[in-house]
Amino acid sequence: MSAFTIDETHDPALTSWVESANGHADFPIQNLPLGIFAPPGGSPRIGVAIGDQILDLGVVARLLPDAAARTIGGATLNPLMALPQADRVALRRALSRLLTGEAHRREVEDGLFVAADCALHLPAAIGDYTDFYAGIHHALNIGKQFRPDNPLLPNYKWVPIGYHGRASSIRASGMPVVRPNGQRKAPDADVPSYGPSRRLDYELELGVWVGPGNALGTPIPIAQAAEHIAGFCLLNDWSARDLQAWEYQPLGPFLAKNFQTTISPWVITAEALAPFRIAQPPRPEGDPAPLPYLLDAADQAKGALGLSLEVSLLTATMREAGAAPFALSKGSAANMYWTVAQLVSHHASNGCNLAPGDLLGTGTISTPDASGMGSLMELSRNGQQPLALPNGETRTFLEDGDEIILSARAEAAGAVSIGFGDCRARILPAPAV
Ligand SMILES: O=C(O)/C=C/C(=O)CC(=O)CC(=O)O
Ligand SMILES: [Ca+2]
Ligand SMILES: [Mg+2]
Repeated sequence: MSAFTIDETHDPALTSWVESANGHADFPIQNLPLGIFAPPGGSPRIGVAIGDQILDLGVVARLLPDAAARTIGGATLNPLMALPQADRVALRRALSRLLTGEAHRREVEDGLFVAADCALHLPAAIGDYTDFYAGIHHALNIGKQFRPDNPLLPNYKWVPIGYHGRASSIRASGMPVVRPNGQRKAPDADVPSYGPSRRLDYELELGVWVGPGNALGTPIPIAQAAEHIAGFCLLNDWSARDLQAWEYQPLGPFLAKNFQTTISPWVITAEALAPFRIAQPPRPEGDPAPLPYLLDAADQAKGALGLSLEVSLLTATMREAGAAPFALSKGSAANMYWTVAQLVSHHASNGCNLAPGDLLGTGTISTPDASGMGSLMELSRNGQQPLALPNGETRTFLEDGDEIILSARAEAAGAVSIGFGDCRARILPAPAV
């Protein structure tokens, strides 16, 4: 089957008997994101967000298609992500019917919990995490600062660049981030010292949840890559720029980025995003065409994501004053040089096996101008131009008590807009050294 089909579950006229879903900014009936939640006093389990409620799938297992029902007994989405796409689509259709039709309403109501009372957990046991570099404007903006003579390395337009990240330190939205200690060497210092990062930054990225995946030694052809994408989340790749600048050559990011990564806990399924797919923006004149193993007409035609992305900052002073978070940037997921299918297919192109519940980061998504730059290193020009905040504070990099909030919204003519939910975390002071 084709990877992204618009069907009756996307009908803008659909409403749910869960009243809060109708007109809900993030979780109307057209979204149906999956996640792991714990109700008050209960253990973690699989749920679907609907308006301001969460439906416990275990309670309605009897009413779900067999293949999906067999995967929902545990406390991770890995078995569900492993299902063939057709089974994931069948689950979506069943959930849509249960939450719109009256037939089983009493039984379904028994499985509803008030989301605000529940804890949200990581949606999967993440076996591996890889972070790409597909935001070309970020690569240029940041490359100019790390390598003024050579901002965009010659491989960039041929090969989707990435590095293997660390799965163990990925946390769900809300978990605070402790400022890392590490080796920093100021440009004018003779030797490095160990202490709190002075250039703590965030990175605005999308996370991609791997579906069925591939056996070791067996690549994923580009035309099949979409079937291996279970869904999406927001991802903040916290980055200690001073540690990074000192450690990153020759093997790439290490301790500057693996102290913690924050993701939004709801899996926005690939199916939910079907109405929001747009053509991959054409490459600038003179850029090489992707090599054949990365080129698929259908992927070029529907490979980009029509998502608007926003980063906001809430400082401790703003929080104490009851002020609203300040929008640092507004960008778009269409600013990716490579499609997500290309990232998946490239990752497996040497036979490397991807497994259900693995997580890929797209890389930081930025704009050429300051309106949508996805990191403070870009916005503050490497700390040279402090940002003025509306309450009179300034920032170059993050201070203790600062909270970063990422958000994403899918919008398209004729479709009900859906959101990704929260991806936020606050910075705590570094441990004493
Ligand atoms: O250009 C570099 O040397 C490093 C850039 C990064 O910060 C790596 C990274 O995490 C990739 C990304 O988010 O786009
Ligand atoms: Ca990154
Ligand atoms: Mg990270």
